[in-house]
Amino acid sequence: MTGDSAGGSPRRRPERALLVGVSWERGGRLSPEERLAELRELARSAGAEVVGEIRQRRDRPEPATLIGPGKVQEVAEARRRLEADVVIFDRDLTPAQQRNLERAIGGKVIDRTQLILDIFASRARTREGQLQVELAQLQYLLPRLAGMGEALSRLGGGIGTRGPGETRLEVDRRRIRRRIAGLRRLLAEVRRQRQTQRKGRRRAGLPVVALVGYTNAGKTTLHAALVRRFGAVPAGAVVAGRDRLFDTLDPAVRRVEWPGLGPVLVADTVGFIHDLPPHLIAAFRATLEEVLEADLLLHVVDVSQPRWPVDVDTVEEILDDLGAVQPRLLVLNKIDRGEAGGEGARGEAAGGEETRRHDAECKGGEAGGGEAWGRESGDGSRDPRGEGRPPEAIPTAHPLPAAPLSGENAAPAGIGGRAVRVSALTGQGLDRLAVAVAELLGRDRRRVRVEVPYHRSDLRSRIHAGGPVLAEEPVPAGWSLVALLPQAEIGRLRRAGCRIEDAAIGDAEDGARRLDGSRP
Ligand SMILES: Nc1nc2c(ncn2[C@@H]2O[C@H](COP(=O)(O)OP(=O)(O)OP(=O)(O)O)[C@@H](O)[C@H]2O)c(=O)[nH]1
Ligand SMILES: [Mg+2]
Repeated sequence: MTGDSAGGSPRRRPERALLVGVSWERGGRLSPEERLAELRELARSAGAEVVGEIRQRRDRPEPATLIGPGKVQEVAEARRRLEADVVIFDRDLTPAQQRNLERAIGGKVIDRTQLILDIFASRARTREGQLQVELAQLQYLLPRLAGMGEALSRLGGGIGTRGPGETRLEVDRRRIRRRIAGLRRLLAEVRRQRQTQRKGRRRAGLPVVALVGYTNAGKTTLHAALVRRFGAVPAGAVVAGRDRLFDTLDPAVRRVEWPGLGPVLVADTVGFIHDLPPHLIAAFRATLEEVLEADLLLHVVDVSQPRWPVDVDTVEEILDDLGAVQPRLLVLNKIDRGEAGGEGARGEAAGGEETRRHDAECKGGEAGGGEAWGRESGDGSRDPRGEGRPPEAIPTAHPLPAAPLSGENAAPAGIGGRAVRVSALTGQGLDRLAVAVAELLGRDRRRVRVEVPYHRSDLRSRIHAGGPVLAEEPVPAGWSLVALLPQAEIGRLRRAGCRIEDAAIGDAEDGARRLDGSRP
C-alpha cells in the first residue's frame, strides 16, 4: 500500500483499485451511486487510486460469487485492461465468495470490511487502538484462513494485508485463536484503566461532551476549534482534521473552559459509517464507552453534502444500538460551504410526515428553546441563508429519525428538536453552540444569586469549584454570586444559611461581562 503521507514513509506508486458496486432490487438506505461514491472515498482514504468502477444490479446475490458469472468475466477483463492491483467489492464477501472471485478474476479481491479494517490499521496510533484493530482483523481473518495460502502468496502486501502482517501465512488457526484471547485480555486491562480514568473524572465532577458523527463530518476540526476557542492550550498543540475517512481512531479528550459551565471535557471519537462492520463495532466498544459515559453527545453532521439526512439516521441508529441514552444535540457543520440543496427536497419527499411530527414534539417539549439560544449568539456572525428563521433552527425539511425521538430515553435528547448550525472551519456559530451546550448540561442546574456571609469563605470557594460563576460582587454582609448550580448544591447552601434567589438571565449576562472585564 502507499502508506499514505501520515507515516512519513516515502510514497510508492498508489495501488490501482477497481471498484465493484452491487445493489439489490430492494436496496438499503443509500442509493447505488451513493454507496459507490463512499467506496471511492474509502479507497482514496486507504491511499489507492481508483482506476475503474463496475456496477451490477441483481435480484439477489449469486451464492458462489455474489455477482453473476457474466459480470465476473467483465470484472476480470477490466482488471487486466486497467492493470488494477486490487478489486474492491462494496458488499461483504463470504470467505468462499472471496476465494472463488480471486480465482476467477485472477488477482487480489477484498471487500468493504477489509478495506475499512485496513484504513483503521494504518490510522491506529495508541496502543489501545492498535490492539483493537488487530483483534478485529484477526477475527475477520480466522474464517478465511483455509485456502488463503494461494491467494496471499500472490498478494505481496497492499490493501487488506496491513496489520497482523504477512507472518499470518505461517500462523495456524490455533495460534491466531491464542493471539485473539491474548488481545482480549490486554484490551480488558486497557478497559479497566479507562474506567478508572473515567471514575477519576467523575469524581472531579467534570461534565463530558462527546463529539460523535459520520466519518469526515468534521468532529476533529470542531474539537480543535473548541479547544482553540475555549481551552487553555497553545494552538499548535491542537490536531487538525484531514479530508479522509476515519482520520480519527483514538478518542482524544481535552479540557476546556466552557462559557457558562466552567471546566468541561470534550472527547473526539472515531467516525461512524453505514453498515459498520460488526467486527469493528465489537472491537471499538471500549473506545465507544467514552461516548456512552458522556453527559452530552454532539452529533456532528456535514450538511454541505446532499445525503446528510441519511447520515444522521445512520449515526442515530448506531448510537441507539450501542445503548447511548444521553441527550444529543445535532451540530450542522460546514455551513460555510452552504447547505447541500438536495437535502431539502429529499427530506420533504421522504420525511414530510416525520418532520411534522418532529416539529410538534419540539413545540411541545422545548417551547422557545431555539429562540433562547439565538439570544446569546454573540459571535456576530451572519448566516448566509439564515434569513427568516432563527439561525440555529433545524431546516424544516430535515427528516429527523422517528424512532430515536419517540423512545422514553430519547425524550430528553437534544435531537428531539435542537440543532445548531456551525462552521468548525471558520468558527461561525461556535458561540451559539456554546450556549446550547451550557443550557443542555445545565439542565438540573438553576441560575441563582447566592449571598455568602464573610465568615464562610469555604462556601464561596465551593461555589466557585462547583458551578460556573457568572458574576460576583461584594455586598455589605459578604459576597453575592450569580452561578449556575445543581439543585442539590443549592439545597446544601440554603441549609448552610446562605440567602438564595433565582437570578434573572440578564443579571448573569451583565455579571458575566463584569467578570470578563475584571479578568486580569
Ligand atoms: N468547509 C469546511 N470544511 C470543514 C469543516 N469542518 C471540517 N471540514 C473539513 O472536513 C474534513 C474532515 O474533517 P475532520 O475534522 O477530520 O472530520 P472527522 O469527523 O473528524 O472525520 P473522521 O475522524 O474521519 O471520522 C477536513 O478536510 C476538514 O478540513 C467546516 O466547517 N467547513
Ligand atoms: Mg476525526
